[in-house]
Order: sequence, then C-alpha cells, then structure tokens
Amino acid sequence: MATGRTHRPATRSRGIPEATVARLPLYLRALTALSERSVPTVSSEELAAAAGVNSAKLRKDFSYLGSYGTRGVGYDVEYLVYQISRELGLTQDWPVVIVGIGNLGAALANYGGFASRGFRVAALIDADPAMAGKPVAGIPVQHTDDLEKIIEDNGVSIGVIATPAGAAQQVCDRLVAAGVTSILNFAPTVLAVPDGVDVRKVDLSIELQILAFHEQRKAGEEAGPDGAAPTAATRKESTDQGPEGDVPAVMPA
Ligand SMILES: NC(=O)c1ccc[n+]([C@@H]2O[C@H](COP(=O)([O-])OP(=O)(O)OC[C@H]3O[C@@H](n4cnc5c(N)ncnc54)[C@H](O)[C@@H]3O)[C@@H](O)[C@H]2O)c1
Repeated sequence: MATGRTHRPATRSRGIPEATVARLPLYLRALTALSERSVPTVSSEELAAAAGVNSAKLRKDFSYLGSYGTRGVGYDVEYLVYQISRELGLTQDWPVVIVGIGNLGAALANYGGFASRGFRVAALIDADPAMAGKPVAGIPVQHTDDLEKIIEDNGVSIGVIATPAGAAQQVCDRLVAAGVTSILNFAPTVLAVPDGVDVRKVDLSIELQILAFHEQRKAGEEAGPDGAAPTAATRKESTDQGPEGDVPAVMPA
C-alpha cells in the first residue's frame, strides 16, 4: 500500500523520504518497548524484526538520520528513541482537538496512547447542544460554535475529524480557517484542503477489504489449481505482513 501526504513532495525538504517517515513510528514503538525493558543496545536485525521491517531498509532509513550504529554492538536504544522522537517532532507537546464525539470520538478521547506519545487532547468538540458540558474522558465537550476560539486559545495545529462523512468537509474547512494545518480524518470521505495542510486518512474498512482480498487468495491457494491439499509452499503464515512487512494501517488522504 502506498503511503504519503497530500501537498508534499515524495521527499521532504530535509531529504528524508516519506516512506522512511512512515516507518519511523514503527521503529519508535519497537525501541520504546526495548527501552522499557532497559535494553541498552539493539542490532539492526533484532530491531527490524521487532518493527516488522526488512533490516536493509532499516539501515537505509537510519542513514537518513545520520545514525549508523556501532559494528558488533548495534544501535544505542535511548539515543535512537531521542533521535527519532526529535525527527518526528515528538519532543514537544502537541495539543489536539477531536471533532465529533460519538462512538469513535469518545473512544479516541479515552485512548491513553495519545498522551503517552506527546499528543494532548486539548478539547473535544461536537455539534450536538445536548452534549455541551458533558465530560468524556474527563474533558467537557464543547459546542462547535466555539470551534475557532478553542483552536486559537489552545494553539492547536492538529485536528481529528470523527464526524459523519457529510459534515467532515465543513468541519475541515472551519478547522483550517482557524489555523489547523494537520488533519487526521476518520470520516469515510476525501477532504479538499489548501496547500500547506496535511491530511491523513484512517479507514479500517479499507484495511478489512485488503485482508479479505488476501483471505480470498489464500483460500484459492489452499484449494490449489486442481483442488489439492495445501503444501508448505502454498500455505502462508498468519503473521504474513506482505512483501514490505511494514505497512501501516493509515491511508494517504
Ligand atoms: N476510520 C475508521 O476506521 C472508522 C471507524 C468507525 C467509524 N468511522 C467514521 O467515523 C465517524 C464517526 O462514527 P461514529 O460511529 O462515532 O458516529 P456517531 O454518530 O456515534 O458520532 C458522530 C458525532 O459527530 C457529531 N457531529 C455531527 N455533525 C457534526 C459537526 N458538523 N460538527 C461536529 N460534530 C458533529 C454528532 O453529534 C455525533 O456526536 C463516521 O464518519 C464513521 O463513518 C470511521
């Protein structure tokens, strides 16, 4: 699956390809787990396996960061955590607003993984007046009438859209007009944004459709061309991640 960002060239100005940027969070997740176990160093092979990435690709990715590891020792885990966090802009706190506090928005608000990665949920916004003031994940929901003021007061540059598809473009336009320059869109619709605004789209049903495609292919292989039982060559491990082995569940906008 291709990954990318809207309105950005395939290579960023500092020379790190988008495909490498998309893998940095995978390395960071694996490195954070090693750090939590107080593992001091890791080889490229071990880290590649933990991140689900090919080790030659990992070494190439790290060369863009200027990180080459030490022969026979490997990479310093803490230093790589710092380097990748810095590259991803995670050494600073990012206030995030979530718009649309229904089933999905509430689940996202309750997800502790944002805060632990430097994303602070600054505000929850919904159009339903009945929800205004009601706490979700300990944060009172605010009405969309105040969207612009909320963005400005909190210095928000990242917005998450979890509204119905029909409302998403209008919400997006207001977020962008108020100063938001990055949008994570969960609504099943393509958003139009001006240059300089990044949109990432998450669509779990697309991921399921891709899995369905692989299931169908596996079923065809199991039956074999003449209906024969599967052989070791045709049977696939359930951990198969595809040729790249590093495909994130996030679609380009
Ligand atoms: N990307 C995914 O994998 C994924 C998974 C589940 C749901 N979704 C999508 O996420 C969206 C939300 O799903 P849900 O199940 O939480 O729906 P929901 O109906 O439970 O919640 C939607 C919320 O958005 C609010 N809303 C409506 N219009 C608004 C507007 N203009 N401004 C602000 N808030 C507004 C509603 O008041 C409601 O609280 C839908 O578009 C759905 O298709 C995506």
